[in-house]
Amino acid sequence: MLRIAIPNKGSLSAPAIEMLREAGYRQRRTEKDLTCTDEANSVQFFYLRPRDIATYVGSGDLDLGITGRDLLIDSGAPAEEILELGFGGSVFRYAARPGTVTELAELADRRIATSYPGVVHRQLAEAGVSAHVIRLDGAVENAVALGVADVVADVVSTGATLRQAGLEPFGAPLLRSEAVLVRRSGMTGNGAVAQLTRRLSGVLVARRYVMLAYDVRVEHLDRASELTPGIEAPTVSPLHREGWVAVQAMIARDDAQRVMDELYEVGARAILATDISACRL
Ligand SMILES: Nc1ncnc2c1ncn2[C@@H]1O[C@H](COP(=O)(O)OP(=O)(O)OP(=O)(O)O)[C@@H](O)[C@H]1O
Ligand SMILES: O=P(O)(O)OC[C@H]1O[C@H](OP(=O)(O)OP(=O)(O)O)[C@H](O)[C@@H]1O
Ligand SMILES: [Mg+2]
Repeated sequence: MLRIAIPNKGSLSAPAIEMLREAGYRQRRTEKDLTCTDEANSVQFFYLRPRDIATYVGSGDLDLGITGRDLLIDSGAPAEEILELGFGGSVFRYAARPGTVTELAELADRRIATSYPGVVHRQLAEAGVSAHVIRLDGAVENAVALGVADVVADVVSTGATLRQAGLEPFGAPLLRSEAVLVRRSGMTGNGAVAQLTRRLSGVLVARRYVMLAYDVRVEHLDRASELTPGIEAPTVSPLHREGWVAVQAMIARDDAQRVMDELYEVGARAILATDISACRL
């Protein structure tokens, strides 16, 4: 039975559970449940602190995990990403009071407060800078006002927390993170892992694409197909009307309205976009 670590709390927990449900897996009934066994799919889920997930997977005690790229890097555990999951996006940045520290070169000998010391040590080592890293559990933005640090290094999503603390980000982001599926480094995939990965990829495709269908006159088919090339090629079927064909192709959801407008201009009619509920490409 495949054993998989899922975030039990925090930003990644609800979207991870929702994605697994969409992929057809049974999930815990209450937020207090520590494990959930899906007998039909031969998978057991363990609900763990997101920060600990790479450790369990890196040690080989669990086969797979869902965590943030930043948490994976911070852990230093021997685990690797196998799939980006498209939620839990954030950037990781340095910030300080305006006019105090404004570029990475000025970090030398500064006190940096962070909940991600592994990420910060790695960046400092790459830059060849020596600074004092102070590990805090959370609310690190307060550390500057309280005199504990000169700089913070933290997850930034909307930037509202930094603004509220009177801090400004500086320098390039240390990394861009999102939720990822991880396995132990170098572990060769087996059938069960491949099946779960295919199911999750299927959810991503179903979320990112819609199925477009339309009718078009044969002489306009080439121009219409350029707008809807599909994954391999569009499916073209004869219509029971001389000179017309029916076309089907997947297109990016974000682009659907523009493509439908342009298809109409090209002469396509009965243009329908439908949600994809599941798929295997
Ligand atoms: N606004 C956000 N705040 C914190 N983490 C976020 C945010 N958006 C995405 N994330 C990602 O979520 C993961 C951190 O999750 P974690 O559960 O440890 O912290 P959290 O969501 O802040 O929860 P808590 O602080 O309540 O424990 C990281 O991968 C981080 O990049
Ligand atoms: O850019 P924003 O949209 O403001 O989001 C980023 C903030 O959210 C998180 O804090 P959280 O509320 O999880 O508190 P914590 O620091 O105690 O983890 C994170 O640590 C930042 O402080
Ligand atoms: Mg937090």
